[in-house]
Amino acid sequence: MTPALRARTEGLVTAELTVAAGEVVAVVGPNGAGKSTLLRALAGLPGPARAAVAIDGRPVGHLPPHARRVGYVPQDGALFPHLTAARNVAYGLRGRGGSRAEARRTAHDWLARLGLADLAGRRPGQLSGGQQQRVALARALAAEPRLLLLDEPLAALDVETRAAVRHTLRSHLGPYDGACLIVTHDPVDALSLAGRMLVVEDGAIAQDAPAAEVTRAPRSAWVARMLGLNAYEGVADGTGIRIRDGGHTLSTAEPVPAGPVLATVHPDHVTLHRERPEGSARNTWPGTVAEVTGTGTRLRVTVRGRGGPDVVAEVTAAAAAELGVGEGLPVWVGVKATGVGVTAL
Ligand SMILES: Nc1ncnc2c1ncn2[C@@H]1O[C@H](COP(=O)(O)OP(=O)(O)OP(=O)(O)O)[C@@H](O)[C@H]1O
Repeated sequence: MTPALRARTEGLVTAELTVAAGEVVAVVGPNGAGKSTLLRALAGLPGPARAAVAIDGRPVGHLPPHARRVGYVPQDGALFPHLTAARNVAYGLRGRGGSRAEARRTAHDWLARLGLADLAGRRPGQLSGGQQQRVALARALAAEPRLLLLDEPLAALDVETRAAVRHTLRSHLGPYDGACLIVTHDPVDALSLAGRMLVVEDGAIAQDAPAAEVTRAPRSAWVARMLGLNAYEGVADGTGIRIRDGGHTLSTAEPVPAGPVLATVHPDHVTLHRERPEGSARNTWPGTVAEVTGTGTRLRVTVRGRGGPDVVAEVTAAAAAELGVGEGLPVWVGVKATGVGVTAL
């Protein structure tokens, strides 16, 4: 089947990308990695990268952005402040032909679908951040794009609005049959909205795989940490892994073929102790508690390692209370060899 999107970019971001119709791809990566640049290049907007793009098999490089059937929602939504919500959405229909009355009807229809029927006459300044975001989404979707590009659509929202807009987005992306790319920094957004993750680092694709595979075997320390794991780049030497930063060694349960690797440790697999632990943990080292975060029944404890790497442990509130965990507390860290995940790089 013809993919909805086939693209090759050059310049600040070099990437080759094929996205199937109906596929939602989360674009993740550190600040400044080139995620927005990638989206802008795909949309045909000016920037430090250019893209050769085919949509539904048809090259669109010669077409201006509005004629490409691309819906692009930048980080700030970019609504026109002097136009009402309805006219903002109708504006997105420009270039599709049809009468103004039709455009108005379609705009109202989309605003209603996104729960904004009553607010159609308001200007962006009279709407909350979440409402503005939904108007921007309505404007993009109303034009029935074959490629939908969303740059951090939920980033500016507070936690509650975020959950509501995420839900709206999910319900509209489900039946959407074009290609969709969503830039996000949030693992919840990435995993709940997208089936595939594109990890961008330093202007190149570090990993492009189903989300489940990226969570199971992340290929970059950045994405592993985004997913909440401890991550260490290093070199396997047959018996263990020598970590690049600090030169410490982690023992693994199985011998790992020699070569560069990414070692990951789930915070659940890290135990904290007052004394050096006896028993089954093959990896033990001392450290000092640097930070305690989280609330409720589980806490995340960051330990600065001495003789071993820095590590985050997730412990129950009860265990934390028993240890007397607090910043500055000297502790021993334990990680079983079976708790060390390894991805060859
Ligand atoms: N027009 C431009 N000319 C030259 N460099 C640019 C231009 N626009 C952006 N950059 C630089 O390109 C790099 C990538 O920027 P980009 O906004 O694509 O990153 P990003 O991954 O989206 O980051 P963030 O997560 O912070 O939004 C940055 O270092 C940025 O300063």
